[in-house]
Amino acid sequence: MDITKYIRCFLDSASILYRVERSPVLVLAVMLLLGTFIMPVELWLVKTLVDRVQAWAAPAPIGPILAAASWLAALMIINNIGFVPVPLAMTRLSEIGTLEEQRLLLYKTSKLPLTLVEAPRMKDLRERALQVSLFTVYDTGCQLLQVSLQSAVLIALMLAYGQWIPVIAISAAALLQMYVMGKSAASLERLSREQTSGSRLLRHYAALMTKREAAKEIRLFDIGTILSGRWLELYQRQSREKWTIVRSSELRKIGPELLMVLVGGLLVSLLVLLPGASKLTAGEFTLLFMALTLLLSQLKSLIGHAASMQTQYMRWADFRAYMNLEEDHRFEIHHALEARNTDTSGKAETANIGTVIRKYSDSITESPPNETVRGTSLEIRKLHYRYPNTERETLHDISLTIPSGCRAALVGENGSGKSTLIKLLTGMYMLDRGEIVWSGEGGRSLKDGKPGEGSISAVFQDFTRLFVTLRENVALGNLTEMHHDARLRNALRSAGSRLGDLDMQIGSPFGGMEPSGGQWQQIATARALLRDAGFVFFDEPTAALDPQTEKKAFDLFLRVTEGRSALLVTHRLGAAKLADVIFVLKHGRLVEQGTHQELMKRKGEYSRMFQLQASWYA
Ligand SMILES: Nc1ncnc2c1ncn2[C@@H]1O[C@H](COP(=O)(O)OP(=O)(O)OP(=O)(O)O)[C@@H](O)[C@H]1O
Repeated sequence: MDITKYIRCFLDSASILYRVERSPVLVLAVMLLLGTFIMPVELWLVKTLVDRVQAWAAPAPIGPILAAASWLAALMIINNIGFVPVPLAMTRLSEIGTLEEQRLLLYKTSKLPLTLVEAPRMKDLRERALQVSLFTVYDTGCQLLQVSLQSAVLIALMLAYGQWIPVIAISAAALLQMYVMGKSAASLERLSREQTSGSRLLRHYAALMTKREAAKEIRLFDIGTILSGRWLELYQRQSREKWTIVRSSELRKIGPELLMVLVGGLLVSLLVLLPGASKLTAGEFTLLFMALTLLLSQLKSLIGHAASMQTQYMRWADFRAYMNLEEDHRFEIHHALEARNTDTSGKAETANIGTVIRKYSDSITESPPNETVRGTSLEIRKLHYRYPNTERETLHDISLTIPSGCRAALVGENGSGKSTLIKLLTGMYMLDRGEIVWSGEGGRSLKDGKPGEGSISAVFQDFTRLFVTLRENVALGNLTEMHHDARLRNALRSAGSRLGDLDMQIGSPFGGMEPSGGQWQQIATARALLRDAGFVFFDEPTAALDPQTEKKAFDLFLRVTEGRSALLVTHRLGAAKLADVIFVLKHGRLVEQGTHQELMKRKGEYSRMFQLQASWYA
């Protein structure tokens, strides 16, 4: 058994908790150590008391007996009420531990490359990392330390009286039991690791049956029965697997447990026959008897804590593995999330989106004036990309240029690779091969070929629906504008939205106003427009808009992107027609590029798609 790894895991969790809040960590450690040394003092007082009672005969003074009894009583009182701070410290540690481990994991996830976040293997690892409990690791480590010290004191005491036979017998039985229990704990935790993706699937089925997104189709197509059947089947399979492991490990434990009970029972009943026992005083005999019975119960608890430490260590290892994943430093989520917020009483507080937004924006007293937007140009050279879990490349050998101030459109059939290309261009994914070169006005390179901070903005088709106020929803695009109502309203108007009450709560799940699909899209567009970026991506930003609003949105697209470069991904070729240049993707290849007129003349893919769409309106 590699004890150093448990010690490392204990010290790591202690240092994280200590960093968050010192006092409960210290209180628990000090109290547990104090508790360790109360026990031998108690034993010594019992021995003294018994010896004094046995030696007493009238008319000798009773004072020494009363003194020993009083000390013993005082110790019992201390033992019972002196440790009140322990449960308080434990409650606090459990609270801050949960907050801190979740905060660390959330923040870490926000910094990982999107491909890692999306990979099923990483989802499993994150799930397991979420099972770690910093408090349990620390508490189990402290308890383990306490019972180990107490057992060592008891063993030393017994050895001092020459009782090496019971010490060797009990220790051997305990080590055997500890080994078997450790193995059982490890195999149960291994099963839990193996079942992680199944457990995710179980939660997915449960979420499908309870979340509103799927509610309509579940009712209409009556798929609730199928889903609940699958859920039940998977649940039962996992239970059966667990049952098999639990049963075999419980059976494995019977032998060593029986041995421990037999050895313990035999030693307790035969203590009088052990070498030197006949020469003991009554007090010494009581001391030894108590030490032996206490040692038996301490070893039992030591074995339990060691098994629990094994489980905690495995969860900790997953937590560490997740925390050690390589981050994508190109896109730092703003630093407010990193800083642990501290409330007025100095206690740790989780950084929820609302408080982060408020604290960050409150710290900005003066907003910088709106700088004139400068065009950004983009050049893609021989770009290739393949998703990690697929055989074929999704994008092959793409080369194109969008000069400064150019409004381009990207069109293509479903699955041709448009969204993948946008994710690569916005830095969400890393390219396999090729180059993306961003340049500022005058050809100045913006940040080693990566988009500079704030130089790009985007409206995605799967934009985020944030259940915060309208103001916060829009200002997330540029937090320095949080208190500039005119600019926020302007961004909303530019996006075609008529919503104007900036402080209204958005989202019916939290009692707020529920925007329609199109209204959500307008809010997301306003968010993107608020950032004065030189390059704006529009990934199907009008899919949820009615024809009239859509037409307005495209007019707006033209107006708000004036002077900027933009790339519009769309299936509406009537809108693509307005772009300065159109790029056509097919099966991950760039098959055509040019203006609408040029492409129509070519009578290729674009012209075929355009005529097909136009025929609907003919
Ligand atoms: N996370 C992923 N893992 C593996 N393959 C993916 C992933 N996301 C997309 N793909 C695949 O990549 C290809 C291109 O998908 P993409 O979403 O880029 O197409 P698109 O042109 O945006 O389609 P649409 O017009 O339907 O939105 C598709 O074959 C799709 O199945």
